[in-house]
Parts: sequence; C-alpha cells; structure tokens
Amino acid sequence: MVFHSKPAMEQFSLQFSPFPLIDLSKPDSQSQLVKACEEVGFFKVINHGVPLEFMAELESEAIKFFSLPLSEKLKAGPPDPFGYGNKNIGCNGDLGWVEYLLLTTDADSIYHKFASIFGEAAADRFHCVLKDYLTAVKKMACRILEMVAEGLEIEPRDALSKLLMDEQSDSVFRVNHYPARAGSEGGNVIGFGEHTDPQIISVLRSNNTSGLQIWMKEGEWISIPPDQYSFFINVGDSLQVMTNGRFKSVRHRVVANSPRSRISMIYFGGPPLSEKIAPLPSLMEGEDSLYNEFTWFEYKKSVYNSRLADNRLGLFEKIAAS
Ligand SMILES: C=C1C[C@]23C[C@@]1(O)CC[C@H]2[C@@]12CC[C@H](O)[C@@](C)(C(=O)O1)[C@H]2[C@@H]3C(=O)O
Ligand SMILES: O=C(O)CCC(=O)C(=O)O
Ligand SMILES: [Fe+2]
Repeated sequence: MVFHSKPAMEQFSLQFSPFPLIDLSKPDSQSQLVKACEEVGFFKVINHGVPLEFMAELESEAIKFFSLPLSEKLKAGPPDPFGYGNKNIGCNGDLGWVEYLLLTTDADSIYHKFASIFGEAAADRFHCVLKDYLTAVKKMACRILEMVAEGLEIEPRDALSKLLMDEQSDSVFRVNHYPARAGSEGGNVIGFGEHTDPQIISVLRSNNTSGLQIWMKEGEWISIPPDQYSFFINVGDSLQVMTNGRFKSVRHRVVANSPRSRISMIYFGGPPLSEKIAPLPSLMEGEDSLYNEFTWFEYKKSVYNSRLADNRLGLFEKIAAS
C-alpha cells in the first residue's frame, strides 16, 4: 500500500472544519490543544511525526487478518478481554456491525498468542509492524499530553504522559473492521454504539472510509470525514476527571453506512491499575473536586460492568449540595 502526499484541496478544506484541526508543527499548537480539549474533547492532528509507512503496514496486516475465513479468526477469540470479537462488544449485550481485535499494548505477549494460533512467520510480521506503530503513536500521545500539561501549567510537565510511559500502564489497542454495506442492505446501521472512552487519551486512525461521528454540545451528531494520513484524538473520561471537568470526554459512535469497508485502529492510553484518578491539585484553584476519588482499577471494573451508552462517570460524580 502506497500513500501519496496530501492533495492541496484537502489542505484547503481543513480550514473550514467544524471540529478542531491542529498542526503539531505550528508554534501555537499548544494553546490550540488546550482549547480543543476544553471545547470539544476531540480534534484532528496533522504533522504528527508518525511515519506513514507504519500506518500503511499495520493497515495491510489488519486487512490480511480480517480476510481470513471466520473459522480461523474465531481461533483468536472470544475477547477475554483480549482477542477477536465479532458483533458482540463487551459482555453486557452491546452489538455492532463490526469485527475487531482487542489487544494489550505489550507487543511481545501478542506475539506469543499469535504464534500459537497462526504460526511464527505470520506472528513475527504482525509483531514487528505493531511494535513500530505503537511505539510511534504512544510517543505522539505523550507529546500531546506534555504540550497540554505545559499549556495548563501543570508541574511536572510529564505528570500526564508518565502514566502512559509507566511499565504498568493499562493501555489497550483495538483494530476494528466494519464490513462494507451492500446497497441492498440499505440504511445506516450502528457499527459501534455511542460511548465515551474511559482511559486518558485515545488516538484513532482509520482508512479512507467514513463512519465516525461525534456528539456536539449543540445537540447534534457530526460526521468526521475520514483522513488516512491523520490522527483523531479523544479526551477520555480519566482526563476529564484529572482536569476536574475542564476537559470533556466526547461521546462518539460509528455508523456503518458505506459500500466500502472501514478499518480503524485505536490506541487507548491508560494509567496503571493502582493509579488514583483525581483532579490535579494545580488545576483546582480552591475549587472542590467534582468527583469522588477512585483508582483506575475501580473505574475499569465499573466500566466493564456497564453498557456502551451508559454515563459511566455519573456513578463517581459528587452530588452537588443544594
Ligand atoms: C460494552 C463495553 C465494551 C467496552 C467495555 C464496556 O463494558 C463499556 C466500555 C467499552 C469500551 C469503549 C472504549 C474502548 O473501545 C474499550 C476497549 C474500553 O476500554 O471501553 C471498550 C470496551 C470493550 O470493548 O471491551
Ligand atoms: O472504529 C472507530 O472508528 C471508533 C471505535 C471506537 O470508538 C472504539 O473502539 O472505542
Ligand atoms: Fe471509542
């Protein structure tokens, strides 16, 4: 798969996007990031520094995997929580027009699981490509979190990024495949139901097929035009709490309505299980925390007992005194 440079027309349309678009090579990107996290909780980044060939190679591997006969793919499932899943999302009855691989970000342990199912040569290639991609995406996510910390004057500068860098970081990686919808199948179906991501930050890349939508505070879903060269970033619930509600974890979903299949890959940067998720003291400025204190382990446990669309943070919000 070869990527060509971005056409001039696309560069032009970026300036008229209804959601923030941030060029990480620009000097004002730090303040833009903070504004985007506060106002929308979602933005697109360009000049991100992730080599295009890492993105293309992982997409090729994903296509190879999803093209296998179902009986082969099922050998890598069911997700427990990691592995291959088909239509069932989580364990509480959510369904979507999607098949996926849910993986740990520890590429070495993925290698062992894959080698035992698909043989060493296939596992070797997947491991290599995945490792390159994850290393580059995690670096970009940390860079964004450090810029955000600087913009918010959080000390130390790595207060957020160190949670992703920690060896015990509970990060997850997911590759979703939304099969093409043939014309006769008609209409929109839900590919991935509406939800917020529970972790700190999510970094999404897709092929050039549409489907992703975000919920705007004006009360409408807007469709995000796909862009295979760029990344889309979501503020997660944990970052919303760490900023005491200043940043918003955005509701999003995928509508499967395309005659072409959609492939997306998302890195969910999470903290270690024992990490306390609470507003950072320097952001409190005399305010009270909006949330009861909890660890990532406690939140994750509650997340995995919930349905996709549930307001998971609601359970941890302090009841405002009247
Ligand atoms: C229905 C579910 C799937 C999910 C766990 C949950 O019980 C509720 C949150 C879901 C979600 C959404 C973002 C990520 O895709 C995900 C991996 C996560 O951390 O929370 C999924 C979970 C999953 O697919 O297991
Ligand atoms: O597949 C996509 O584009 C988004 C999926 C998503 O939001 C998720 O996996 O959490
Ligand atoms: Fe999501």
